[in-house]
Amino acid sequence: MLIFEGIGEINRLMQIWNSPAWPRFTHDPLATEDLLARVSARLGAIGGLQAALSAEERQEAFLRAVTGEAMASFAIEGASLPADQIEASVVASLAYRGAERPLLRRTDAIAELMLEARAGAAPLDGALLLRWHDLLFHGIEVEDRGRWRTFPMEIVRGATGRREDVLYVAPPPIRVAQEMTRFLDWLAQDRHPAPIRAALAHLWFESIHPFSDGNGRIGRAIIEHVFARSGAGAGEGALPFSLSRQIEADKRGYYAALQAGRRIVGDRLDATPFVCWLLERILAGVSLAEAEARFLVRRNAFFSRHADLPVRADRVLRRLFAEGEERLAQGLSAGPYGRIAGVSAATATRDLADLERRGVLRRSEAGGRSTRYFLQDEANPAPG
Ligand SMILES: Nc1ncnc2c1ncn2[C@@H]1O[C@H](COP(=O)(O)OP(=O)(O)OP(=O)(O)O)[C@@H](O)[C@H]1O
Repeated sequence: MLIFEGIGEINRLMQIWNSPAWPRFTHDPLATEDLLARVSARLGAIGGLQAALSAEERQEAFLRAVTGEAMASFAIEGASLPADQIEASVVASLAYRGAERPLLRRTDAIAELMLEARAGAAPLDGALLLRWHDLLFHGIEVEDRGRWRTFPMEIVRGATGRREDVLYVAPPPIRVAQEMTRFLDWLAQDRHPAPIRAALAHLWFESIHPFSDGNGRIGRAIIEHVFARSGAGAGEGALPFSLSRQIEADKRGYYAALQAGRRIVGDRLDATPFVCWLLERILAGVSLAEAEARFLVRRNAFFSRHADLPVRADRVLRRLFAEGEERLAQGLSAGPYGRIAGVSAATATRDLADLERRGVLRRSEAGGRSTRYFLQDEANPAPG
């Protein structure tokens, strides 16, 4: 008897769509309000920071976010995309926005999907999701490509597929279309703040698991789409960073939160653990995006203050900024300066001393051949 009760309980948890609570995904506003307020404030503030960037820099940040998103979303699934190809595809896709063009490579199709999700031009509907699935598997053999799955689906832990490793049983194929209609109807009329809506939508979508494959990647594109449509105009609310990169950084937490976010409490499903987990990841992403935007603002301030730098020094310092904040913090000695500029060590040493005289660089305490110079600006002012 006990054994039967145990199995019944397990089935109840794994087949929540058979419970009267399905699909009432809810969250506890009291438990999430503080996190939500922080997310909303930080997302608002980063808009201000980005306004200080040039159009070119905003485009650069956008490209980095889209390319990073594509790569990280695939990395979560243990697959990898060639960075240079995906970036080239995103650039080409941006250039041809709105125009009909043949998708030659798989990365072109993936770039198209990512940009559509971030543009948020049209509301999410079944046709759009089926198209995304088709794009995701462009040129790849996969069952039920571009349509809802026609076979049962279980989510298992690891690859063994042993009975005790089944974590979740998705609704049977015959129910998928109607479940998706109900989900999309809810999404169209839901009025929660975007971060909550995105979390509930992702969890709900993953719980239907409507595709043969690619449910994780398309579910993450749905998050992007929810944010993209949350601003004043289409695309304006798009996340200024790659959320998948943040999810990838805590993959175990992601799977655990998906699993924990489906507890049946009375007549509803308590998604609070998943909502909190996703809000935390968004906060981590915003921090990274803020640091990036601040760094670009710092670069602009530096080069406009030193608009009269000698051409060679200007080239070397721009290259140093391009390599990022960490590299910049390591400073510069005559060796690397000479290599970047293509000049002798003696010339490099002279150039560096000249930059110190101009107040552009500051010399470290150590002397001799290893003398290092550091940028002198607001972020790294002279001591005293
Ligand atoms: N316990 C769970 N309950 C619901 N969804 C889950 C659970 N664990 C993982 N998932 C979701 O299922 C996705 C995997 O489904 P699917 O294989 O169809 O997607 P995918 O994009 O091809 O990713 P991958 O192939 O490895 O996971 C995960 O990325 C995650 O979003």
